[in-house]
Order: sequence, then structure tokens, then C-alpha cells
Amino acid sequence: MKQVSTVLTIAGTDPSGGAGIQADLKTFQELKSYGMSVITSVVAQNTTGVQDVHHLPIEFIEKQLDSVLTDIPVNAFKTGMIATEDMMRVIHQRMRQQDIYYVLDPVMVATSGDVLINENARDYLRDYLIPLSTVVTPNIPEAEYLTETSITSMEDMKAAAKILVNELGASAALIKGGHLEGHPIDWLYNGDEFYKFTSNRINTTSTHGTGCTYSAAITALLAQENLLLTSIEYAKQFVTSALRYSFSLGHGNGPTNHWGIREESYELKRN
Ligand SMILES: Nc1ncnc2c1ncn2[C@@H]1O[C@H](COP(=O)(O)OP(=O)(O)O)[C@@H](O)[C@H]1O
Ligand SMILES: Cc1ncc(COP(=O)(O)O)c(N)n1
Repeated sequence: MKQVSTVLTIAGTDPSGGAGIQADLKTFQELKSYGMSVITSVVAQNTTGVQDVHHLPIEFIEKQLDSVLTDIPVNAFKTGMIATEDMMRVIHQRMRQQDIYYVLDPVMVATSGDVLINENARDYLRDYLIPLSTVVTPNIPEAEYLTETSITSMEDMKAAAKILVNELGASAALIKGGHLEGHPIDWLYNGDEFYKFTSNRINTTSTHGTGCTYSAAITALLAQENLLLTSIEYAKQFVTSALRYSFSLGHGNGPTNHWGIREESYELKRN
């Protein structure tokens, strides 16, 4: 029987397929990891925004976690949208017993501007989930909230990454620069050194699910025992290709293309 790396996402849903659980599973599949999912909230959303949110009962989140954890060993997991402190508490309680890679995407606001988690949950995430994480992957507004700093430059990004590791207890912090002007630059701090991940800016409005796709790719690659730096480097290429070949779908910000990296290699072969 073939061995496979297993990855779990704990997050909210997107019926339009671009973000959340759906983006995560597509990314896991593309990167040849076996994807599993525990749903926290069912979100009625699409490329234009969030229409409604239905939170699952805590006991049911607990049951889904137990269904996975009592049956299948998990090599790495990520968390995305976790809307309430109660949800975070049960996830923290179950997952801290697992000594595995944890990618924490501190999802707070959708690309459309809709708020996805409540105020208390933000504080619980900072105090309890960050110290459990292998790497935390905030965008600029999320990093500003978590570190209580204002970020307008590379130096500000690096200072915030330092706070996330040295003061808030993450093993590593990757601050994503997509929201700043110019070419998007992400900074990783691992407690010792800073590492820079860059790409050209892709001129597209189809950015729905970019952060989900990036953190899911890092998780899938960590599960395959790649080093953190290698995982981020390849995940960055993956997300850049997903944006380069993104789809013009829907009436708002379209979704990224999870097989973009394959389009890229077809193109290389053709030329
Ligand atoms: N227009 C773009 N072109 C290329 N890369 C981008 C673009 N926008 C964001 N990125 C990259 O996509 C990833 C997600 O970043 P970001 O948009 O900052 O996060 P989020 O989707 O969580 O708001 C990062 O690696 C960022 O540098
Ligand atoms: C369920 C869910 N989780 C996360 C996001 C954020 O998406 P993005 O990656 O565009 O910031 C979203 N819109 N919906």
C-alpha cells in the first residue's frame, strides 16, 4: 500500500470554491497530500462578499475533530477562519496533544472586507493558538492587529515578525506583503534570521482565497517533511502561479487557479 502525507484544515467554507476549506482541499490535492477537513462555520459567500454565516455547534466541531484524530494520523494541519473563542478553545484543547506541524492563518477579514471572526476570538488566537504554531501567516492588517503596531514599510514588517516570535511565542512568523505597494514581498522570521520571499506583482483582481491557498500549500509541503524555508519558497511559487493564471469568474474578486503551476510548466514546455 502506498504511503501518503496527510493534512487537515480546520476552517470555514466557501461554496463559490475560491477560499476557505474548498481552496485548502484543492491545494492539498494539487500538491499530492491527502486532504481532510473540519468545518467550523458554513459561510454563504462568493466573489462579491459574504452573504451570511452559520456557526456549527461546538460539540459538532469537537466530534469532527475526534472523527479524524481517532482514525487517521495527521502529519500537518492548518487553521483558517475560526470565528469564536469557544471554537478556538476546543480546537486548542484537541490539537495541542498532537505534536505536528501547525500553520496558523489568522483569518480575520475576507478580501471583500467582511469581518470573519469576533473580537474575543482575536485575543484568544493571539494568546493560545500563536504559541502552538510552527508558523503564523498574517497579512499586513492581521499583523498590525496582533502586534498593535502600524506597518507601512519593510522595517515595520520585520519588527512585527519579531514581536510575533519573541513576544507572542510563534516558532516562526511569515508576514505577507500583498497589501503594501510595489512587488509583494513576504518576510519570515524564525527566531534567528530573516528571510525574504519575493515575486512580481500580478496585475489581477482575482485574489479571492490567496491567503488560504498560500497557507494550505505551506501545510501540504511541511507534511511531506520539507524544511520550513523550502516549503515557503515553493508555496510562494505556487500562489504566484495561482494568481498569474487566476480565473475571471463571478461579479467580484475572482478565485485563484489552483492548477496554475501546471499551466506554467505546460507553457515552458510549449516555448
Ligand atoms: N497581486 C499579487 N501578485 C503577486 N503576488 C501577490 C499579489 N497579491 C498578493 N500576493 C502574494 O500572495 C500571498 C498572499 O498575500 P496577501 O494578499 O498579503 O494575504 P491575504 O490573501 O491573506 O490578504 C503573499 O505571498 C503575497 O505576497
Ligand atoms: C471561510 C473563509 N476563510 C477565509 C477567507 C479569506 O480569504 P482570503 O484568502 O481571500 O483572505 C474567506 N473569504 N472565507
